[in-house]
Amino acid sequence: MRGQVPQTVTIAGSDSGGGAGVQADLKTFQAREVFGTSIFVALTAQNTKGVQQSLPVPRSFIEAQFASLADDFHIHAAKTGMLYDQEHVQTVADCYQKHSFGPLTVDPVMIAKGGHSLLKEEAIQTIKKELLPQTYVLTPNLPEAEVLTGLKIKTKQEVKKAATTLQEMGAKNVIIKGGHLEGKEATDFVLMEDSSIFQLSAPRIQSKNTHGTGDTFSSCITAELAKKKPFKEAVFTAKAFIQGAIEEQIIVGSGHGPTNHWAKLSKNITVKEGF
Ligand SMILES: Nc1ncnc2c1ncn2[C@@H]1O[C@H](COP(=O)(O)OP(=O)(O)OP(=O)(O)O)[C@@H](O)[C@H]1O
Ligand SMILES: Cc1ncc(CO)c(N)n1
Repeated sequence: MRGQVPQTVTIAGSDSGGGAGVQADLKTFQAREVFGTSIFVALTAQNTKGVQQSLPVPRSFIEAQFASLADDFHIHAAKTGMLYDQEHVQTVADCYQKHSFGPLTVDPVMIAKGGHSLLKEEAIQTIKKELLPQTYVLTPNLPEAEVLTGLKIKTKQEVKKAATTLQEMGAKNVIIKGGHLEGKEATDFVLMEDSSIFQLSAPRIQSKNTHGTGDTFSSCITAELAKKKPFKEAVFTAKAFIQGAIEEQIIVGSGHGPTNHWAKLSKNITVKEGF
């Protein structure tokens, strides 16, 4: 018998295509051997070609899902993904304050890779005001970090400035993901609670199957935090997990396919202190 296992929750949107959103998060939780639960905030009709439609879940039903989980589970860590609009962000922020679900990873999902909006613009203020002060780890990609800070980010100095600004806005730890940068390596920039900084890099893989990379990375951090792994180790494991999931490609669908959640942790990760 295995007995008690670490429990997690993803508070996000459904991807009917199974490669991103709640589905990617649950597959990651399973692969990392934590028990995954979910709170649906929105639904998308989506496949590897793009998002065809999206629909919000009624806010009272989000509250009901929070209440059901709080009544029965011991959730050790949580993450957010697609939050749809201002009112849904507010509902999630209020519910999170009310229930104790452990350290919160916020992936401030805004636009799907195909260009479809997953968050209404007016919701950004509410994320800043209501969610960032409750955030243990914030994982924006570069364009999301620019929107949240209002800063242009091109140089490493600017990445550092943006990360510090996001920390001042309330997020304890900040990871600015460099998947959208050019170059031979995919590098992520990490600013920790104690102000120390480091970079994690891996060889950039030429692949069109990168649907859900952000969700998979942030849900892996959440899984490791649920196991009480130290923050730095959790981020390292997440980088090795997403790199493996891109390296060991699977073919699903005809567009931007999903990553491989069965893959082994990649060994091709390098850490560098400072930016
Ligand atoms: N082609 C690639 N090769 C290697 N690593 C990659 C590649 N693309 C992204 N990554 C890594 O995947 C992780 C997620 O980063 P990315 O910038 O893609 O997030 P995102 O834009 O939020 O993803 P999503 O489109 O799923 O929202 C990061 O660790 C990033 O460095
Ligand atoms: C539901 C959902 N959440 C997040 C993303 C971003 O990867 C997506 N494409 N769909």
